[in-house]
Parts: sequence; C-alpha cells; structure tokens
Amino acid sequence: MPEWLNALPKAELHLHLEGSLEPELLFSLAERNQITLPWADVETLRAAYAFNNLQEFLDLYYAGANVLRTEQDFYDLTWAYLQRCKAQNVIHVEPFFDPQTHTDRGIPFEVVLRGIQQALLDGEKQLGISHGLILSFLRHLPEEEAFKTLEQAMPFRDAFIGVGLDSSEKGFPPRLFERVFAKARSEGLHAVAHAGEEGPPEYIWEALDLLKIKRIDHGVRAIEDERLMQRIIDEQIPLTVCPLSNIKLCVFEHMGQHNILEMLERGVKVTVNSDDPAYFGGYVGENFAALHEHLGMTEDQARRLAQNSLDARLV
Ligand SMILES: Nc1ncnc2[nH]cnc12
Ligand SMILES: [Zn+2]
Repeated sequence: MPEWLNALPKAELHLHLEGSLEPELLFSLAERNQITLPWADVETLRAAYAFNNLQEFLDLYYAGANVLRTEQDFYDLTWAYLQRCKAQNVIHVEPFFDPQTHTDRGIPFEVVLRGIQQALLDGEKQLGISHGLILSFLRHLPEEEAFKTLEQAMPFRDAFIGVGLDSSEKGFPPRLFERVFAKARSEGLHAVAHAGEEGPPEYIWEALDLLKIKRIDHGVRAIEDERLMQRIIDEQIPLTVCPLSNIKLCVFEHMGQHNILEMLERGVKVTVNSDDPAYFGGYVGENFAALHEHLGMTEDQARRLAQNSLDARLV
C-alpha cells in the first residue's frame, strides 16, 4: 500500500467485530476453550473463504463466532482489531457487535459487552483511538428478539452509542424493525442499518423513512433509483461502503465495476470500510489500496473519502 494512503487519518464506520476474527486467533481461541473445529487447520479454513452471496458468508461467520466464549476472548478479538487500526492510521472506530450471535449460544450479554468495552477503553488510552460502539440486531430473527436484546442492553446504556441492523438482507426488510428502532431512538440511541447491499433501493427508503437512520451501511444499490440518489445527495446521508466485501460477496463482479468513485463524484457522502476484514481480504487500508489499484482512485479522491469518514462519525 502506498505510504501516503496509509498515513491518511481515517475513521472506520462499518466493521463487525466478529468479522475481524482472523483464522489464527480463531484456532488459538478454540484451543484455549477446548473446542473441536470442523476445519483441520488455518489453511483449510482460509480456503473455505469463497462465497457466492451474503448468506454463504454468514453461515461461516456465525460458525466461526462459536469460539468466542469468555470476556477475555472478546477482549482479545477487539484488541487485535485495534492494533490493525493503529498500523493503518485509523484514528476513530464505530464497530458493530451482534449480541444475539452470542446470547443465543448461552453467552451472557455482559460477558460479550465487558470484553469489548475494556479493549475499546484500553485502545483509547494506549493507542489514541476513539470509539463509539454500535449494537446490531440480527434481521433474520423476529423483532421480538431484538426487543429482548435491547432490554438486556439497557443496563449498559452508556457503553454504546447506537443500534444497527445486519445479517441476511433479502426477505427481511427494514419495516419489520420499525418499533424496536423507535424504542432505541427514544432512549437517545443513534440508528444505522444495512440496506441496499443485496436488497433493493426500497429497503434504503424504508431504513430512512421508517427506521430514521443517520447513516446507510453499504447502500451501493441506491444508484438504481435516481430519486433516492437525489435525496442522499441533498441530505448528505453518509454511506459506509465496503469495496472488498462487495467483491467477495459478488455484489459486483470485479473491483473495476464498483460504483464508489462514481457516487463520490456525484456528491454522495461515501466512506471506505472493511466490513469483515478477516474474511474479505483486508482492513481499511487494503480497501483504499484496491480502489487505487483497480479504479484509479487519485490522491485527491482518497483524501475526500477519508475526510468523509471523519465527517460521518456519530460521536
Ligand atoms: N456484510 C454484511 N451484511 C450483513 N450482515 C453482516 N454481518 C456481518 N457482515 C455483514
Ligand atoms: Zn456489514
């Protein structure tokens, strides 16, 4: 990666902590927790990182998360991510965590949250990286389960800044979560949601109008709807775009076809993010480098993208 790219101060606004679980750490946590894995070794697991769509990835992502059991595990996961950030000059992070992925396996909410929170606090003190944690609901589960998760989280209200919506998109429109998002907003939490990754532009409209989100996660399919494009440009609604993720999950066939720079030049507030870096081939820096290599991103464009990420912070 060119040094000037690495040196640009950036924020990462779309990162699933569970998706930063590198195979090496996954194997060492399995050993520490005496869990037998279905993969023989790190290489076999890495070889399984070939996906045709979002669901194929999610199946492996949830299987991988099974090694996370103790507060120390969640601490180690988050700390490893923050060290990558430090190396790439990411100065602010707003990561997601998926409590239901863990509470549904019997891991107490508090164990998950405390491990993540302690690492984020240490990251602030020792690495100078500021943060705002986002609790994400799994949309393939009923809204009632999201309500229960929010209830479990409220005793720890000060530990996070907002709620998100992730997991399988097609067939799970944002409108299914209108009430739980209203409740979260009434508690003073910010709202964001994945929309327009695999799902249609209608899902982005719903996320804006019904969930009243501040930022769209992915949103690359907005380009199919001119009226929606005008709205996100006029209102400067940020999009947290994840280029390497979009290629790995076949949202675009090649990086050369990605629309992020076209959106940038049209005045959309797009940002560059890694989504699930352990699975998709790199962190924020590698995502910027891919745009430079395959789309001819200029230094000026890189600076505007990095500035957008700082401007689009929720905190
Ligand atoms: N790219 C993605 N889309 C939806 N849910 C996710 N959970 C983790 N990564 C995701
Ligand atoms: Zn995501």
